[in-house]
Amino acid sequence: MLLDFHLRPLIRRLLPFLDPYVTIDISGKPDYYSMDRIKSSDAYEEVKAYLSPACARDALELDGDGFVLSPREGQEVSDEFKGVAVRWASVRPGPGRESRDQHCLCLTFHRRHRELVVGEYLPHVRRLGRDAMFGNRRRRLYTNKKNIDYCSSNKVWSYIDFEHPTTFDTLAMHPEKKRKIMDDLDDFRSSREYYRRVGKAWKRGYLLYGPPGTGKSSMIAAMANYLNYDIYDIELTMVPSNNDLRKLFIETKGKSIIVIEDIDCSLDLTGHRSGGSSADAGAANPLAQLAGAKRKRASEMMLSGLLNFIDGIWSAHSGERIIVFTTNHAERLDPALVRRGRMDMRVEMSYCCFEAFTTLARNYLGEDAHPLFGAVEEMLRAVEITPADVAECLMMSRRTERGADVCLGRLVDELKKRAEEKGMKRAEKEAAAPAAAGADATEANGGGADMAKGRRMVDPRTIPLLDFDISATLESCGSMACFVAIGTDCHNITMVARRGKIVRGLKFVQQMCGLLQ
Ligand SMILES: Nc1ncnc2c1ncn2[C@@H]1O[C@H](COP(=O)(O)OP(=O)(O)OP(=O)(O)O)[C@@H](O)[C@H]1O
Ligand SMILES: [Mg+2]
Repeated sequence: MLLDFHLRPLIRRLLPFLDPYVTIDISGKPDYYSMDRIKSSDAYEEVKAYLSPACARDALELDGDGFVLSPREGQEVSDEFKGVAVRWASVRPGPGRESRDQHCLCLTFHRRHRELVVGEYLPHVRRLGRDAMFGNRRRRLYTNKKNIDYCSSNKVWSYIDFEHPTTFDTLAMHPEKKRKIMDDLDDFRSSREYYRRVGKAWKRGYLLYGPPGTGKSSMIAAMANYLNYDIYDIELTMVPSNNDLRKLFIETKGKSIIVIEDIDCSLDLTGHRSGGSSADAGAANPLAQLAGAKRKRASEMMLSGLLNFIDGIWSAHSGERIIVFTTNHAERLDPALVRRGRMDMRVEMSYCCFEAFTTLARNYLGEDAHPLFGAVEEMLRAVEITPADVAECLMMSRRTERGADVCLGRLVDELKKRAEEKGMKRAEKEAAAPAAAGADATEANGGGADMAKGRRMVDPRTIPLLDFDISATLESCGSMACFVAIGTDCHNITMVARRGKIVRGLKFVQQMCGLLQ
C-alpha cells in the first residue's frame, strides 16, 4: 500500500518520456454559459468542419446547418501536414472535465512535431474549417432576445434563416449611387491587410437615412446578399444595460452586418440638446420630470455603450463587420454617433427618381421602355413619391392582360393626384399669407432681381403636365411691373405678370418658368 502510494507519482512523471506522443484536446462548446467565460470557443466547430470531408465516408451524425459531418464518438481520422502524420479522435471527456455531454476532439502527434503542429497545422485547420463553415452555412438573421439568459446554451441571440430576395439588381436607386456603395463594400471586403497595416479595426459604418419606404431596410438586405454576410438586428429598446449590449456584441461573429434600425426612435439622442424644453415640461409635472430624467440617463448610458462598440476598444472584436444605422431623421442624431470613423458612409435614400423607376419597371413589369415612360419621367421631377409607393402601383394589376399599360397608367394617375395635392397645398399657403405675398409682389416691381431669389416662383416642373387656363387670373394682375409668379395649384396660377403687359397662354408660362428654373 505504502509502495503504491510512492510509486504512482513516479510512474506518472515517467510516462511522458515513455510515450512520445502528445495529445491536444479541443473541446466543444459548453452547454452552459459560464460567467467567467464570456466568449465560447469556435475552435471545435472549425476543426469539425475541417474534418467533415474526411468523415463523409462513414460518419453517422449530421450536425448543425448545412451538412457538416462530424466524427462519431470513438472514430479516428488520420491527416497529414507537410509530411507529418497526425490523428484526430472524437471522445467524450471523462468525469470531472467540463460537461459530461460535451464532445471533445483530440489531436495526437509525435512530440518532435509540436512546433509545426501548434504553430502551423492548427491555424491551417482552423482557417480551412472557417472557410468551409462560411461556404456551407445558411445565412442567418439574428435578433437579440428580450431576456438575456446567461445559463442557456442559446445565449443572447435567436435567429431564423435569412432569405430576403432583395439584391443590388432589384434595388431601385440611382445607378451611380448604387455603384459607389457596391465599390465601397468591395473595397472593405478585400482590405483585411490594409486595416491591419493602418491599425484600424476591420469594420465600416453606414448611415442610411431618408423618408419611410425609400428602401433603407431593402438596402441592408441587398448588402447582406452581396457580401454573403449574416445580419444581427439589434432591438436597442430591449437591451437594459451597457453590460448586456457588450455581451450582444461579443456574441456576434465576423462577416456580418450589425443593424440598428430607426436609431433615433431607439434612443433619446436629442435629449441633451433640448434640455430647455424638457425642463419646462418637467416644471409643470414633477413625475414627468423624473421619468424624463431617468429616460435621458438611460439613453445617454446606452449611447456611450454604443459609441464604445462602434469605435472603442471592443470594436475590433472578430473583425470584418459592417454596422448600419437607419433613420428617418438624420438631423436628430447626436453628432458623436455619426462622425467619420463611426459612420464612414452616409447614404441618403431618397424619393424615386426616373433611374430608380426604370429598375422597378424592369422588376415588376419586365419593361425597359414604354410610351408612358416619358410622362412618368416628367412627373417624377416634380412629385415626391417613394419607391415603395411606385412599387405598389406597379404591382396592382400585374395579372391583367395589358399589365404594363394598366400599371403605368395607374402610376401616372397617382403622380397627377400628388401634383394636384402639392399645388393645392401651396395655394392654401399663399392664401394664408396674402399680406406677405403682396409685399413681395411690390418689392418685385423694382426689377427681375427678386425673381432670382425664387421666393414665390411657380414650380416649373409641375407645369408642363397640367392642363389649366390661366388667362383670367393673369388679367386680374396685369398691372404688375415685372415677371412675378406667386403660388400655383394645379389648375390655377395665382399671379403671373410681366412689365406693363398681361401675360397669356400656357406656352409663355412654360417658357418663363424654364427661365426661372
Ligand atoms: N429602393 C427600393 N428599391 C426596391 N424596392 C423598394 C425600394 N424602396 C422601397 N421598396 C419597396 O418598398 C418596401 C418597403 O421598403 P423598405 O422597408 O426598404 O423601406 P424603408 O426605407 O426601410 O422604410 P422605413 O423607414 O419605414 O423602415 C420594400 O419591401 C420594397 O418592396
Ligand atoms: Mg426600414
